Amino acid sequence: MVSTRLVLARTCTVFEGVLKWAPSTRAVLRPSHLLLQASCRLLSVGIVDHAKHREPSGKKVLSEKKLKRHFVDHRRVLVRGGSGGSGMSCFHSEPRKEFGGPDGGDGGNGGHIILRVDQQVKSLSSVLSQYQGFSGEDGGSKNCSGRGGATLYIQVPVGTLVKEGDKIVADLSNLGDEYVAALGGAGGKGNRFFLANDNRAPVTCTPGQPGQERVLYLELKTMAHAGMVGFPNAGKSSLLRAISNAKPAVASYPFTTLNPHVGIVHYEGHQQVAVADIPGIIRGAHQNKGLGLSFLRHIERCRFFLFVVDLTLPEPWTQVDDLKYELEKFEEGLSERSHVIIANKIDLPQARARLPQLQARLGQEAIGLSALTGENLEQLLLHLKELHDAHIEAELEQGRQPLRW
Ligand SMILES: Nc1nc2c(ncn2[C@@H]2O[C@H](COP(=O)(O)OP(=O)(O)OP(=O)(O)O)[C@@H](O)[C@H]2O)c(=O)[nH]1
Ligand SMILES: [Mg+2]
Repeated sequence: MVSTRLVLARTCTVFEGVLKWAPSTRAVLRPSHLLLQASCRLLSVGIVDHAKHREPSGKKVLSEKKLKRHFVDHRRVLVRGGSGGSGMSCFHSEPRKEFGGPDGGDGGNGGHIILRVDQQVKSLSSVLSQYQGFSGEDGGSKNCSGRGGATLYIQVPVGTLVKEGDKIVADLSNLGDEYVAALGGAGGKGNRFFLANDNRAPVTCTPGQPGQERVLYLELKTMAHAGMVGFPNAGKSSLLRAISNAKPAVASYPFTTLNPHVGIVHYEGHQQVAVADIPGIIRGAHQNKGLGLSFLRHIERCRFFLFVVDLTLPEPWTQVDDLKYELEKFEEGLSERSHVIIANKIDLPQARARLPQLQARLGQEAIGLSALTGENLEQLLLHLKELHDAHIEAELEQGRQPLRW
């Protein structure tokens, strides 16, 4: 594990639906002590650069109600498939062949509405509240059938869950996944269709069927290997900036982060670990306080967690207990998932002094680091790799395909 060569390279950032690619910054960690030290210096320099940021000035603290409005991770969508075109009723007629028989064509079928996963789409903000499918054309004379309505595709991000009422009807968790949200109506029949031995001149034709109508609830669950869980202001976004090229906003007011951001940490052998910066949790989040359930939904799909603790606050171990409590209340067993505890802000003297106390209270190791100065980030990156490798092994053992970025 120590021989891990660590490369921080390009990063995919999810920020308000925009996918950004940044140029690479490289840092190398080698097995020998000397090399490790040299590399760490290199890494730290890169990290400090990343950690530097300007706090957005003059930004107002948003009310809880407004916060939830900004957070687009679920949508109610009314979908109506296209209606079928009507059948035609008419008779063939030409000089010297006055009663040529019925020749009314069938109407075209209405177009379906399909939800399709698109890698470029990163939030549900582009999904509208209503969709109407394309209608089929009416049938024509001379046995001409109407043209069918085109299929309407709604692009959704990876990790979209589709619900109808309380029932989950589709889980679009892979690229290229599709789900037929609404079927188009069948086209009507023209009078030619009703031609029979006992009825040589039918005038009957049928109208097209209306398309299927459904109300669907789309929910986006961020998919990443590691999810950063912590109270507001713990330094989650600063940490993501430091270990990847993602650029989530950092500021000293709570709930700076309103949308999940995913940063990629690149390791040797093209291994990539996706780390999600998730909006801050507060006590009572499982009862929908703060960003509440909308944020907890994102945590659910992360394979392991990084609990980020703010060491400047007194009794920091209570943060870990509270975070685990909220996760457990949201979904049983969630707090038991593999995790590491990160004690942030050790660049501040009073925070550094609390680290041994925290470790003693927790009875497990906590990685003391500073997202701001880049101190001890290497230890976190090595732990991250260990968790990722363990996850891949466990998935392969169970015959499942591990999550790839
Ligand atoms: N001294 C010090 N300050 C830090 C460190 N990490 C973050 N901060 C500061 O803590 C404040 C909050 O940082 P963020 O990264 O925005 O915290 P967050 O956890 O993402 O907050 P939310 O998005 O609101 O949940 C900012 O003013 C940062 O500059 C650190 O290691 N040392
Ligand atoms: Mg943040």
